[in-house]
Amino acid sequence: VDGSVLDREETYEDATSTAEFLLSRTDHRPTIGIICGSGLGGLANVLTDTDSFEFRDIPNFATSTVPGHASKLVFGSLQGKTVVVMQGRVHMYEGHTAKQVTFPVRVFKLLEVKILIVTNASGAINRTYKMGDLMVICDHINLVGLAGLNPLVGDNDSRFGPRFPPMSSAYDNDLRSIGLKLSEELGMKEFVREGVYSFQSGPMFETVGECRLLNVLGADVVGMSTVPEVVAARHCGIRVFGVSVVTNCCVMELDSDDQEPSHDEVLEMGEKRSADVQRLISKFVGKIID
Ligand SMILES: O=P(O)(O)O[C@H]1O[C@H](CO)[C@@H](O)[C@H]1O
Ligand code: HPA
Repeated sequence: VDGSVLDREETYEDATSTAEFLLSRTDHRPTIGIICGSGLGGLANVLTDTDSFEFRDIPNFATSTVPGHASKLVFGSLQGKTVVVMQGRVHMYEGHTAKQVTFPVRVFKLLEVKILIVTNASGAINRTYKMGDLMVICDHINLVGLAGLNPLVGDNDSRFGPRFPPMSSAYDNDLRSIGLKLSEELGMKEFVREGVYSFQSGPMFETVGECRLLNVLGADVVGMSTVPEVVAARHCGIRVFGVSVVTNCCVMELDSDDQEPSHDEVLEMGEKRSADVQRLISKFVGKIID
């Protein structure tokens, strides 16, 4: 990572110039943005009529160093809608600031994106959840953000949004209802849940004590992404729909024989469920009024 990129704050003007760069190189005018989580980038491959950009070739964009995150921005058509897909994301544990991680969302705003679909891989805290479940996200617990590391800290640029944005309905109720209904129509009822995503910075997976704490706090799953993106999206008035793939079950007992989590396992399960996520998101995109 280029240190000079880390040291500066991304401004409204930076986002404007990045949006102008993209708009001058594609004829697509997306109203829906999609961010693909670990092992879930295959969604970008089902778009048609695509224009694709490497993150490293986009001004002010950071590049992901994490396996399973291709670092491409793909414009194209999906179910008759114009979309822009981040095939892979950047994370704070890679050394990026919260503002850097959420910069693409602000660029989406300037592209006039109205709805953001976030996907991710997560570990189950809820003991009734199973590996391979999909969870429609209804709320989040932003431990990192509550501790002061979030993209809205610093000067507020009111062209993006208000100083004190509400987060009590961060995950749009109507979009969740549509997503859950479609998952039933697709025969996914058995393994689709609705629950709370908790965000920790990573890159280490959680201790047993931390998993138990998250359980007491009301978390259903835990991951290392998504929440800063959602905070930035809600700040600038973009509606959010989120789906998490439960790639592993968190270890809740000390000295147990339960398998320890690993990124290989996360990628393997992400890729296994990738087709289902693609089916759900594609149908969802076709259905929603953007
Ligand atoms: O949240 P996404 O990017 O899907 O990835 C999840 O998987 C990685 C850990 O295996 C972490 O980056 C975690 O956040
Ligand atoms: N913890 C945190 N992040 C994750 C996990 C996990 O168990 N699985 C996938 N991403």
